[in-house]
Amino acid sequence: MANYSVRNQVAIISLCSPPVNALSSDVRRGILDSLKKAEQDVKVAAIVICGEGRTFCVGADITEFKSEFKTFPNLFELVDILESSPKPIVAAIHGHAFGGGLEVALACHYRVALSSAKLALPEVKLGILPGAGGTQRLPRLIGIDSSMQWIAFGDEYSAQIAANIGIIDRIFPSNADILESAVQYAQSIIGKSLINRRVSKLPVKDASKVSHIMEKYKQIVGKKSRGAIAPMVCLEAIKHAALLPYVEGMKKERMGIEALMGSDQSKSLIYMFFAERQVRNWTIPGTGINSKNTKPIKVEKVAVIGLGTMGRGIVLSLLKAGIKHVSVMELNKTARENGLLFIKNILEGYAARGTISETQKRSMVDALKPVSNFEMLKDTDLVIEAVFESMSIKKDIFAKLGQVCKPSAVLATNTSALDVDEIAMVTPKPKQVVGMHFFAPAHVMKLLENVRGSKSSPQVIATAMNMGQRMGKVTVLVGNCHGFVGNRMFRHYTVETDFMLEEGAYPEQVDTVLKKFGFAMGRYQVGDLSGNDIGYRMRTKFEMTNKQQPPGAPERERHGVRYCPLADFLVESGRLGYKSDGKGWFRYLGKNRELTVDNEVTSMIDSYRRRNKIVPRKINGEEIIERALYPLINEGFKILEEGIASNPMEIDLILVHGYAWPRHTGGPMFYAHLIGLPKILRVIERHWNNAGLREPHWEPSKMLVRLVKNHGNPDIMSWTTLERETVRSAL
Ligand SMILES: CC/C=C\C=C\CC(=O)SCCNC(=O)CCNC(=O)[C@H](O)C(C)(C)COP(=O)(O)OP(=O)(O)OC[C@H]1O[C@@H](n2cnc3c(N)ncnc32)[C@H](O)[C@@H]1OP(=O)(O)O
Repeated sequence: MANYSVRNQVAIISLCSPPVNALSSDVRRGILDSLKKAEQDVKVAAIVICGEGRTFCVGADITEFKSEFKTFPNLFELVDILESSPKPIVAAIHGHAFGGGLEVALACHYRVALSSAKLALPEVKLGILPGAGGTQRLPRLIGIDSSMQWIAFGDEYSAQIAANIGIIDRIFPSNADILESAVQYAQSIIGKSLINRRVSKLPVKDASKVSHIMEKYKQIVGKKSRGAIAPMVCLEAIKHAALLPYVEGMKKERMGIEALMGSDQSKSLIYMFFAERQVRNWTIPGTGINSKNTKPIKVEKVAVIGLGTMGRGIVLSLLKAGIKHVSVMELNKTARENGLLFIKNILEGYAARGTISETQKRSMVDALKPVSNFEMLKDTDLVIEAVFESMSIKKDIFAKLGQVCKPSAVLATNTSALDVDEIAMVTPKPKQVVGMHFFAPAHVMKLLENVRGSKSSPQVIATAMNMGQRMGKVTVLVGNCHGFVGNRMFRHYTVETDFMLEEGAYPEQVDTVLKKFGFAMGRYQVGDLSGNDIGYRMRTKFEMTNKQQPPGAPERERHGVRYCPLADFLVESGRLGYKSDGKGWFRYLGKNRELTVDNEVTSMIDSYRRRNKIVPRKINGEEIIERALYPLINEGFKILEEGIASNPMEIDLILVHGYAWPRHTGGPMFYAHLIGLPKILRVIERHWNNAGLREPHWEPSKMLVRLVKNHGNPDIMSWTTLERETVRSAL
């Protein structure tokens, strides 16, 4: 709803829909009714629209999208009504003016804001476009170029930036009373002409350059938002603002939003939006323990052990989270010096770019406390071990931590695959131990996979979860198993793509199909970027690599399971990727590391096929997608079945934020939901029937089989509940 009052000739319409004043149908109706009152009241000479509570308005109510077009006034009707008001309207912005919230403000005749306010048209992130005149009004205010930047990427901007480019008319200090300031401002503009204040009537200044600007943004969007439809539709809509009168441009905008709303990409992105919020409410499956009934311990002093790539990033994340005491322990002098220098340089960079102030930078540097022995960690509340991925080294450290740390200290291991329980058992209090799997570089990557050991106490879990959230990370709680969720699933992706190389595909073909699907890079380029030796080391641990096999051992089998040694040959011939002189699956040439196909690799694949009498066949795009992605989905269902993740959203967040799965498909589980479970199961069963025990990743998940058998194609939100009911009724 919206509240209405009048103060000294100024009518105040305040949006009231906690927590973020989304423009639900009630709020839109409330604005319209209040506007009518203000227009009819002769004592009112100006109007202020503001938001109650912590924010102005975050835009349309996403939960009401399905009925958006059905109720009067919908958002695009409301903005035109506001703009045509004969009385001047001032938008008073604090907190956020996002999406429809900013579109309402653009329809007002003046916009004022607190300096702390943030503005954005982030609709593209939900797979739609600003459908309430945003694509037509913004270009008339700030030009085509800036509008394309704002709308096609959906990023947020400070009120000051918005003022610099002409969106905001007056900025007030962040501690000012926004309503009081806006009312005074409204009084100051009473009686002024509205002729130049109706944005839809203004010309587009850089309209003549539209084709050139459009080309520039098409290129950027094509690279940055690969596979996403909405950014291109946004660009088209903005182009129409340059070429058509406002009313015609609005018709084009309307066509754009009608095409996008309800599309699979938009559904996926909205699912992601809610998943990122839902994941804060963690739960331990089957125990009743959850974020609502468990409190974290108070964490003031944190220590990080190890200042390698991971440790450095973790320290930076802690500093950014505002931790005032971060002990860093690195016994190797060179690593310590390099690590501290790296951290300080990054902080300098943040300060130079204005991401943090000089004062913040100084206090972050002051928070760093190099320590030289374990004794010095005795008061620490949380220790994060981030040393080399070796069970024996980690156990050694945890045995020492168990002796010196206070009993309440939370002891976390940063590991991507090692058994958290085995590490915990070397300490006197395994319940204090938890896994915190960061992704490199940890100060940049949004994902944190927290691993609950079988002994981790609820409070310890709550503390790790809370710390992840303080760091601003998408923090997902998972169970303890080899590779946890992400690495466990992703392994199948590499295994199956390599099988396709054996059978007839080439790396460039696989990567092209995966990029078309939306991955920023294909599986082989990613291998080259991160280093093909990483997977090789892992395979060595399980005695799988080519070199470890006795003479005469079958080339295409390990421990009774199908195996493809092509990746081993690559590493054994020194082709580790970017780092080995630009040689990996591909060749990277010149300063820009231009990716090119390397005949040496093609020959290696061809001769391997000949040696093994494999007759290559044509593998099409559909097969590549199914074989690369469906085994991963199958594993996701096994993970749900085992309670390693408590719902599909958690799995999707991990793959999207940690493994660059394209966000606009919603992650592997949501993608499976869009395809339909019966089809997914059919494909998995077909491969399983052809391959049998030699390819265990194709063995259908029992949960997937039960869901399809008992429920056909159930909605993703019901999967875990239906599974629980089925399992319970079978007991
Ligand atoms: C005819 C025209 C048709 C359609 C036109 C559509 C145009 C639009 O306006 S689409 C919506 C555009 N707006 C957005 O995308 C903003 C989404 N929100 C955010 O990005 C963030 O919420 C934020 C504004 C940056 C604020 O962040 P924060 O302070 O961290 O709060 P949150 O935890 O994110 O949100 C609190 C609470 O509010 C719910 N919520 C937020 N935005 C919306 C929304 N637009 N609609 C419905 N609900 C929203 C969010 O889910 C949280 O709910 P919880 O239940 O507390 O988890």
